[in-house]
Amino acid sequence: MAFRSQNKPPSSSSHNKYGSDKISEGKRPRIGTTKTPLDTGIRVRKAFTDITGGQDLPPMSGSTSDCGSECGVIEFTKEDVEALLNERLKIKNKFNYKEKSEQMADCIKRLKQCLKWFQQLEGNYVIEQEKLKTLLEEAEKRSNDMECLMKAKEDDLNSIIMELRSNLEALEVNFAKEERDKLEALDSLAREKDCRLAAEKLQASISEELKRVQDDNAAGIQKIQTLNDMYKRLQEYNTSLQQYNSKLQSELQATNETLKRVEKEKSAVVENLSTLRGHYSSLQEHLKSSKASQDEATKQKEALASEVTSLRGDLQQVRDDRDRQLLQVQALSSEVVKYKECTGKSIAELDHVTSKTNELESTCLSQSEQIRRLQEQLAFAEKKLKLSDMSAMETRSEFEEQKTTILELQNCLADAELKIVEGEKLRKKLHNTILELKGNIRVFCRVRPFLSDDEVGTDTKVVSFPTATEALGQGIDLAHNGQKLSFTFDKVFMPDASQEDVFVEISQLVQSALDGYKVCIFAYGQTGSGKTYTMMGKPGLFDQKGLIPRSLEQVFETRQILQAQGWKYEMQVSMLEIYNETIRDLLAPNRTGVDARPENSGKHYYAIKHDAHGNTHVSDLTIVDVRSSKEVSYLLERAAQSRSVGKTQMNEQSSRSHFVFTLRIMGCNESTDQQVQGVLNLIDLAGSERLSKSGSTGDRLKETQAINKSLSSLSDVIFALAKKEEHVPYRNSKLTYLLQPCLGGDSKTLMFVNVSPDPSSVGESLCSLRFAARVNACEIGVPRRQTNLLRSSSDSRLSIG
Ligand SMILES: Nc1ncnc2c1ncn2[C@@H]1O[C@H](COP(=O)(O)OP(=O)(O)OP(=O)(O)O)[C@@H](O)[C@H]1O
Repeated sequence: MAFRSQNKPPSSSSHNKYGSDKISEGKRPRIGTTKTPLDTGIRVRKAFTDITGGQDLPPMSGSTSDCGSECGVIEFTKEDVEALLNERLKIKNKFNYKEKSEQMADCIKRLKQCLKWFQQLEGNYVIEQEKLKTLLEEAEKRSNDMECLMKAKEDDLNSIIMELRSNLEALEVNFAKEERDKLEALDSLAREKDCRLAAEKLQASISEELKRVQDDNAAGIQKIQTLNDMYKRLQEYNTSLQQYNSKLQSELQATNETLKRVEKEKSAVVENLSTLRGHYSSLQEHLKSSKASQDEATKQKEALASEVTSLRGDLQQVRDDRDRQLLQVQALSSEVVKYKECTGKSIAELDHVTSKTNELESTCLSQSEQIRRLQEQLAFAEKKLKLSDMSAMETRSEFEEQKTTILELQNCLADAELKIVEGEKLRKKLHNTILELKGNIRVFCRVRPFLSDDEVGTDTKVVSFPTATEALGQGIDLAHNGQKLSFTFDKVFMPDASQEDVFVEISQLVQSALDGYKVCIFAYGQTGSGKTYTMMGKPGLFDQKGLIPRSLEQVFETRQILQAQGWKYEMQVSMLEIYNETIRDLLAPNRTGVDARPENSGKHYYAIKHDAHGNTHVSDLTIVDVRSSKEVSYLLERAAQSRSVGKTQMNEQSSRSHFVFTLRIMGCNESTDQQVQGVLNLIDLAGSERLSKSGSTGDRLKETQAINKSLSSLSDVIFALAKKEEHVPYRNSKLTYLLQPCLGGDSKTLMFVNVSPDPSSVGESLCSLRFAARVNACEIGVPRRQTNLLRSSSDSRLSIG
């Protein structure tokens, strides 16, 4: 029993999770290498303990042998066995054989016991070995099974791994996508963060604004309360105003009706006039043909008369010849008589004389015959002359008749034209009234004719004029990129419009300056489109004078007429140019030529200031008192010499600056004690041009940039006014700041948009027309007449608007 427990193979096997026995490495029996306790030298104390009932026995004591036969198996340790084998007999007396044999018997007994134990142990080991062998076989079998199982499992696992790998790849793709999405999400998150920050800022500013608005609101509520009281009072006032307004409306309606009526009358008169014109032209043609036939008759008469005179001369000559020959005949006859009497003469001589006499007689006869023929001819010619005289008389009487008819017709025509002019005047007046009520800047468009430098011959006409009655004289069509763009303005002048035609349209406006209005006329357009031609005209050519000289002539003529009604006027002129954002005084005394520029002296600053009355002052600007248009013409010539002009690719003589002419009119009527203050601003703007087109470089480029900047400031101002923005950027350029009262104030403003018909300028023309259309839609307020008292002369001398 003790042995079994000693050698029992360690029950180290346990069931693993696959159901097979798993033997731990440390506990597995070492088959074939199993060492006995003797091999290992381990003292198997337990065996002795079991045998001795828990008490340690002394090593190899004699009691071992006693118990050997009784107890069966005694276990030995290696030391026991070694001690047993090395044991020496302890004999005190080597001849004591008894003791010796006893000791030897004892030793043998123990040796036997030991041997027996070994044998038993060996048997046990063999059994154990057998057992272990079967166990090993089982384990090997199990291991093979396990191996198969493992292989199947491995295959399974491989397929699972493959599947997992493909899953992994898909997952990796997904992952990359997710990664990208994540990055995008991070980006958008960052953006959102920025937005959020901006929104927070905005919110903060809005909150501030809100606070301010709330404060304003509180103040407003208070104001409302006070205004409510005022409102009640105003309502009463409003009712009265409404009544007045309805009266005005009905007046306006009546005026509109009158306008319509006048328009109708005008069209009737125009129709009448055209028929009269037709009649007149047919009569003119008739008259022309009559005149031609009369001229023919007169010529014939004259030819006949000259023929008669020459015939008479011939006749006279023939008569003289005849007389002379008769005298000769007479003399010869008397000579013949004398010869007959003188018998001493030879007969031959006599014959000669006779033959000569005969000859002369025959000549006389032929001449008589010629005279007779000539007399007949003369009679015939005289008859013819009489006849042509009679026909000339007839033609003259007919001509006289036609002359009276023409005179009558001309009177009729004059009447009709007078009616038209009056109708036109009325129409203009009404139109003016309507415009004043509308408060718009008026826009006239002028298209210049083709010039020799233009791209003529390219058959494509880019500018055309609609012929429909409603757009007649007011519409312009521009062909651009295959599209027809239509624009309508207050007036459109075609290329054949003369300077006089244009002036007629603005003369009313010029008149307004004398009536005490601020008037501003400016010309806008691309370079070379005819701005200077429109404003100044061509120097030295009477019929090509521009608006400025014509306006001045009208102002001074009207001043003369108004003198009879008690009006006395004082006029002052100033002229300046804005060149590269710098003001230049064109009438400065030291300016004799282009180079004598005051800014070179560095003394003048020409600061622009506006006073509370909307008058503009330019410090240091030369103001000249003028009494006649001739004086002004002289000043204009002086200014023209000082103006900055240059040559560009677009124009030989291009204005490189904005030219501002100002005529200040101060009038007072002694009989009525009325005083008026008007201003006439006539402005020739520098031409708008694209840098690429102008071909500018160096200083010219700088000029072009300055021009474009100020013109774009002008459009910014116009657009801000059109949109009724709170802030109008007048101060962005000298030009807009100078024109502030004209653009946004109470003046009558007219803009000319000059357009070139050249197909290569179509882009520029479109820009100009679009700008003009915006200007046309722009409300600047209602013009006011300045009838207040004149300020001190020194003050007014500085005012330009
Ligand atoms: N209506 C017209 N009839 C005849 N000739 C004209 C007319 N308009 C312009 N011209 C001619 O066209 C040319 C250019 O005109 P102008 O100098 O007036 O242009 P501009 O717009 O003032 O140019 P810039 O802005 O460069 O000064 C000139 O030779 C001028 O005589």
